[in-house]
Amino acid sequence: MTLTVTDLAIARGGVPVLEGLSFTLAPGRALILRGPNGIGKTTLLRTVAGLQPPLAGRVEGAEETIAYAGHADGIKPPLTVTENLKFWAQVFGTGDIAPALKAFALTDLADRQAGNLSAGQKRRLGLARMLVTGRPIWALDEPTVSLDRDSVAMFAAAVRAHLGQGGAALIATHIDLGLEGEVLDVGPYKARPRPVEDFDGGFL
Ligand SMILES: Nc1ncnc2c1ncn2[C@@H]1O[C@H](COP(=O)(O)OP(=O)(O)OP(=O)(O)O)[C@@H](O)[C@H]1O
Repeated sequence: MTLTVTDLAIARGGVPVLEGLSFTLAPGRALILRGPNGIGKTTLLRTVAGLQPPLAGRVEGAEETIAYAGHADGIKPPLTVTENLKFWAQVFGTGDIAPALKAFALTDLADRQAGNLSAGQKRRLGLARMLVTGRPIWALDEPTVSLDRDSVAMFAAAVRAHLGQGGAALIATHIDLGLEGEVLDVGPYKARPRPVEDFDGGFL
């Protein structure tokens, strides 16, 4: 399933941030989102993932196909690592969590309470969640925050394997993950400021 974004305009907190964005993301491909802090990468990912509506334009091919990992890890602190992954496997109707544990070196931590993991371990668990969703398109927002160099390589390998199986990934990141993928700089799509409404003029 190809994700197709056409002439998209998006806003955060009622303020337009990006406009006129179009791109496609085909199976087996990665698209890296770049742009300065605050430009709207998170807002774009949230919109594509269906967490907020666009101001204008269309997102096609995203329904039931996207798994989103935002800044929060989405883990349940009182549950163990295994219980967290089983929870998500149940939510998404998938089964085996062993590949996710292995891909993110969580096997030795399987019985640990998630709330007691280190920041990087929590992040690995949050990313392992992507694997158990069984969804073909991963939308990832700054996925490498808190990860050490080995864990970044582990994550990149998981993405590569996902792409190799016909999956796709849309990734907002400031670092070079060493992935072969296209880069989309969203800077040029910054929304133009709207003219201030002529409030006083309405009374004249
Ligand atoms: N909850 C919110 N309410 C109102 N405005 C917000 C909210 N969250 C973010 N914004 C604003 O929306 C704009 C776009 O933010 P967004 O998080 O999408 O940027 P970003 O490109 O992902 O930034 P970064 O690289 O720092 O993660 C910014 O100006 C930001 O201050």
